[in-house]
Amino acid sequence: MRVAIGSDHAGYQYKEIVKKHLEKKGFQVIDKGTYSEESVDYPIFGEAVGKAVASGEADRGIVICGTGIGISISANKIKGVRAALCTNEYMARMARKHNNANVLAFGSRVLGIDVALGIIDEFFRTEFEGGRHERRVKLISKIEDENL
Ligand SMILES: O=C(CO)[C@H](O)[C@H](O)COP(=O)(O)O
Repeated sequence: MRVAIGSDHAGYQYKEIVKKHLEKKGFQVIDKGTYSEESVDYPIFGEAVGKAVASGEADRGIVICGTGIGISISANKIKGVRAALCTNEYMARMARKHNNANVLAFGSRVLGIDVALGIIDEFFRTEFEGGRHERRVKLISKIEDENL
C-alpha cells in the first residue's frame, strides 16, 4: 500500500515518527512535506496529500497539523477525498467501516504519539463495510459533483 503523508510545522515531528512506523510495517510512504519545523501553512500540505490520493498516486493519506482540523478541512476540498479527523481508535475504525475514509487526520498537539500510532494501525487494518454505507458514501460524491 502507498501512503501519502503531509504535515505542517506542528505535525512535522509526528510525521517523521509515523513514516518510520509505516515503513517498518511494509508500507510505501510518499512524503509530501513539510520537511522541517520552520513555520508553514497547513493548506499546502493538506492539498498535496489530497491530490496524491485523488489522483491514484497514493492509496491512502495521512495529514497532521496541531489540531488536525485545518489540514483535514484542506484535504477535504479535493474531490474524491474523505478525510477523517480521529482522536481515538473507535473513530478510526468507524471512519473506515462506515465512511470509507481515504485520508486519516489527527492533531499532534491533541494526541500523544502512542495514541496516534494506535489510531493509524486501526485505520489501516479496517475495511469498508459497504452495504447501506455504500449508498451514503455515493451521496457524498454526488454532493461533490453537484457543487463544483
Ligand atoms: O492546527 C493547526 C491548524 O488547524 C495548525 O497546526 C496551527 O494553527 C499552527 O499554529 P502556529 O502557527 O501557532 O504554530
